[in-house]
Amino acid sequence: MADKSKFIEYIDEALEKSKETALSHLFFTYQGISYPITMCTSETFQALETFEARHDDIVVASYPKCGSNWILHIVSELIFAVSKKKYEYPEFPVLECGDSEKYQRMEDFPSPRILATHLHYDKLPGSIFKNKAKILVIFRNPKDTAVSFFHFHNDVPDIPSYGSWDEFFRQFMKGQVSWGSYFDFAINWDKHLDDDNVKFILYEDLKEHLAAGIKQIAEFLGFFLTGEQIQTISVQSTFQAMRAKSQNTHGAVGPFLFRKGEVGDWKNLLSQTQNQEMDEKFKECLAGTSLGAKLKYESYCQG
Ligand SMILES: Nc1ncnc2c1ncn2[C@@H]1O[C@H](COP(=O)(O)OS(=O)(=O)O)[C@@H](OP(=O)(O)O)[C@H]1O
Repeated sequence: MADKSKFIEYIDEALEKSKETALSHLFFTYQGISYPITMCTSETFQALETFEARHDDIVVASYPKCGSNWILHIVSELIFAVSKKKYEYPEFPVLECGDSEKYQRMEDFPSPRILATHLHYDKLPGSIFKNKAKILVIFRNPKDTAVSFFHFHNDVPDIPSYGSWDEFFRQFMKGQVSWGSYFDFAINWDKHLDDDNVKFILYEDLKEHLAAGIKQIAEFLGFFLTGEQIQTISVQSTFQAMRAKSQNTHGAVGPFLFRKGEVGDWKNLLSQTQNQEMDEKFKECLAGTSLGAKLKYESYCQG
């Protein structure tokens, strides 16, 4: 294989740090939210306050395990289709991860820059809004998100494991996992999904209508592609296609990250009591909200 990409280099370093980290020491809290010490530091969070977004930055915002790597791939393929230049990540794309000098280095990166983030809406750097960067926000139903999150911890050999699914579920429901509570993340975004420069994407819809979803993303970003180009990207963006290349794109963690890519895997893991607890929490946090409707909870999380 050619030189390791910056992307893989960063993942490998984080995995190396994880090896020496027990689950009980994995998290630190910054402004009320838990983050993994293997990926985030308070120095980087402080430096992030000076980050200057550009008007043509493309931001992919999501809670962990909702499909951000999928959208990153689609966006980079769209850029390739319109520019004929392969998009190379000059850094690990998650904005809040890495050393505190990365924002200075990023000043020299060519446009458009693709930035991923799992930060809650109210923790995003203000320059993203001030400079009107385009934001793709992807949501996935909370049950499958929790299941994916658990497997990632417990399947990747170097990442600290939970004692059991039940233990993970308890922590997930309390929001004491990396990047905090799914439900706080969702509540924070609820009022902003129809803002200018924001495009909401539902994982489950994209899974069902991939080509149509890619076309919508292209239109939102102002890229004009032929139907044939959209079709080509769609073939390259299926779960199977991405999993087949995952070791090249993401290194050793690839096959664990691209695990199953299905809707409804929660049915294999959540007990009846856990289902009820999640349904109650959903009602309490999101019933009657715009995001609550957009998530189509009855279709994807019940029955
Ligand atoms: N092309 C495609 N189609 C369908 N599903 C896909 C695709 N690419 C990634 N995925 C699934 O997304 C889950 C990982 O989410 P993220 O990329 O957001 O993970 S991370 O938070 O950045 O670690 C993870 O979900 P699970 O398989 O359920 O664990 C991935 O398999």
